[in-house]
Amino acid sequence: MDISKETIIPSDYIWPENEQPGITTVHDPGFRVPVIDLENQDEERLVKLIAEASSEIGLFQVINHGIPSDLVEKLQRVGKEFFELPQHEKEKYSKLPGSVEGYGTTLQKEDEAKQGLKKGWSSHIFHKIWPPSAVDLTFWPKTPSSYREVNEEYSKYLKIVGDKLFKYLSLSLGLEEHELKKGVGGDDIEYLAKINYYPPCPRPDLAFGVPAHTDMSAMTLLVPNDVPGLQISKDDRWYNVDYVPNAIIIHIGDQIEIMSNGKYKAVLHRTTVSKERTRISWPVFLSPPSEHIVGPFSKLATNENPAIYKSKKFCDYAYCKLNKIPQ
Ligand SMILES: O=C(O)CCC(=O)C(=O)O
Ligand SMILES: [Fe+2]
Repeated sequence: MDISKETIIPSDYIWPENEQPGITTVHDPGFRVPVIDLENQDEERLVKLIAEASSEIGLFQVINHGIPSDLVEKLQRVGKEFFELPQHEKEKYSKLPGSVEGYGTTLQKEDEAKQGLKKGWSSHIFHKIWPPSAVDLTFWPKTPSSYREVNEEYSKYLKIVGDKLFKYLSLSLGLEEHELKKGVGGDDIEYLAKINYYPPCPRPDLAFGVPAHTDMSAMTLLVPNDVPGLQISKDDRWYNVDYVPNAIIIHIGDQIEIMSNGKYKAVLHRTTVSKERTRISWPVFLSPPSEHIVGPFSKLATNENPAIYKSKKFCDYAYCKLNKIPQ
């Protein structure tokens, strides 16, 4: 049974008052996350703006990133069409136990809540899109039929944006331009695509799409549809992130926080849902390959500023994070 068709919200989706978005969101019209033009300014200024955004907030939007807007529209169309398929069609791609890739939802009755844990109001699918050796097409929707072609095309463009951002972030940390990408895994960096599908919710003041978290990636590149819902935490307050047409939202994730030895902060974020409209987002998580060891750069962990994070394999980091074991 599909909970999202109900008019009353079940208690598993109602968060405690001290977390509810209706109570904890700050409505500050003056708050804006930085919007950075990747094309029309000199590199020195670009690097400075990225350094500020990454150290102060851990999130920024980029425009003039080089991905054609009609390609982004196609990506959005094929993703939306997949989620509008009947439930049993989507379940053909269901995650297998222990796997990251595949379809999942919290919006079916059969999905019982874990003891005392609240649920998000969303469905999702994950599949890797890069490098080609990591791609397993069994998790890519076959309907609509253009899904694969559009996602392959998008991956090529996104890879170029990813490389550019690694270069500017590297320079902004005072490293050589290739160092950050190399530290995350070079050409083996994995691009894991996700689609979040948040149907209308009868009580958006009480529920979350995705509850508060930081991404365990190095960074995340996300396109949303035009329904706002992303919120970030800054100085213990929650703010809405504006929808900026044609922008890509960049999140600094845990691995860059670690490599920068805390100079850059993984952004704490969450999503709200809408009473009338379906929100959809397309994040891609750029992460080290699982056996790759990540730790603070030696240049950024000095005698005056010692390393505050351990070095460990990405798979061990992920295991601890998912099982809530201290790092
Ligand atoms: O939907 C969004 O804007 C953010 C989703 C998100 O944070 C995630 O999937 O990790
Ligand atoms: Fe996230």
